[in-house]
Amino acid sequence: MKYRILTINPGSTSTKIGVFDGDELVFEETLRHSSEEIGQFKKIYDQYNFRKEVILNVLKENAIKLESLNACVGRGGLLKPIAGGTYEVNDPMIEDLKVGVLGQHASNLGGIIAKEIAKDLNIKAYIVDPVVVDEMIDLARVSGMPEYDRMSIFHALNQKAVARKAAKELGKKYDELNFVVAHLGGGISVGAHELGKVIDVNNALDGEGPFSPERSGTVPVRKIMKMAFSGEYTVEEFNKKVSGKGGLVAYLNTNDGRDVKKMVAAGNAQAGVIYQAMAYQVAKEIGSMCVALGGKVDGIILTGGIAYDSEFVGWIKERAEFLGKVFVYPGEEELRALAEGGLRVLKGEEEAKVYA
Ligand SMILES: Nc1ncnc2c1ncn2[C@@H]1O[C@H](COP(=O)(O)OP(=O)(O)OP(=O)(O)O)[C@@H](O)[C@H]1O
Ligand SMILES: CCCC(=O)O
Repeated sequence: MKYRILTINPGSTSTKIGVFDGDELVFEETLRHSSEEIGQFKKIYDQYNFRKEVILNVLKENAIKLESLNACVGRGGLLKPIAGGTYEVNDPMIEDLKVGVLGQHASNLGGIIAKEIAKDLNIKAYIVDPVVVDEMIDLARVSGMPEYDRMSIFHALNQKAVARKAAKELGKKYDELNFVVAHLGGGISVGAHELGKVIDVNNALDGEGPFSPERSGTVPVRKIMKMAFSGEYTVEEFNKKVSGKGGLVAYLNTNDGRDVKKMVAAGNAQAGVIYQAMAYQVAKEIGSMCVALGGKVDGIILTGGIAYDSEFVGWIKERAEFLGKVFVYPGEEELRALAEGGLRVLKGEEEAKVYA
């Protein structure tokens, strides 16, 4: 039997959906959301109706019948830290995604929307390799302040999918090789993959690592403390400065790399500096993760939407190529990775894990 699976991937700047018949992608759509469109919502959960409706509309417009689905698989979410794998969406998970037990992230909506669509159809909903997959070594957890350990929050699903792809290109298995993977999306995470485990990674969501289209990345703490206590901002506003309205949005009022390129082409020198600085910070983070791997690096992988920009990729390569062979996989493999995770469970090759 060929199982039909709806995959849902809410990212910070887009909602991507795919329909798979078995492992064959039969429909795909990327719905882009501008920072104004997204910015009107206070919390991620407030976007639930908006994102669900755009998904249902696009399926209807393309004559994809909901009744033909066997499962819904969503990208999730800021749950409690868990091992990688496929999880059935259950009530405790929905609760944690709704309240944002670890915070607000677009992918929190993946599990919620998948469950909502699946519920009415009496089919199962799953999530695969959520952003909280945690395989960090103890050394990497130490933050410098005993009150808070560093956390593993990153584009786990895509990072692992593209690392598997590069391993295949090299004729080996993912868990036989070491990679540094830089996911260049609305958020940017750079992970050190050692023999199939992500032993260190910048927590892209909470202000670590390079700045990105929507994230501030690492910022000077003392100066920021002053700002936080100034009374000028609510907690929500301040959170948005770190994640949502940081990075390119803060500097240039857009979360779209292509807009930035247009600004530069129109003679905006400041836009050029900011965009190049983002590449510079990514290259530095790659260097840092190569060190985490002790210099034993089989490949450096650049992926995510911004990897479509060959100029941006070129700036990173100029600085980081000496560290290892660079693989460029623009966009992401997330929809396929979601479908494959769902399929493994539907076919009985793997048991769905239970989130408690
Ligand atoms: N050709 C291009 N040139 C420059 N930037 C691009 C290009 N194509 C896409 N982008 C940028 O890539 C970013 C989106 O990447 P992606 O689709 O991987 O992110 P997302 O899924 O919305 O969020 P995230 O990956 O953080 O979950 C946006 O900033 C978009 O403008
Ligand atoms: C995927 C978690 C990191 C981010 O969105 O920036």
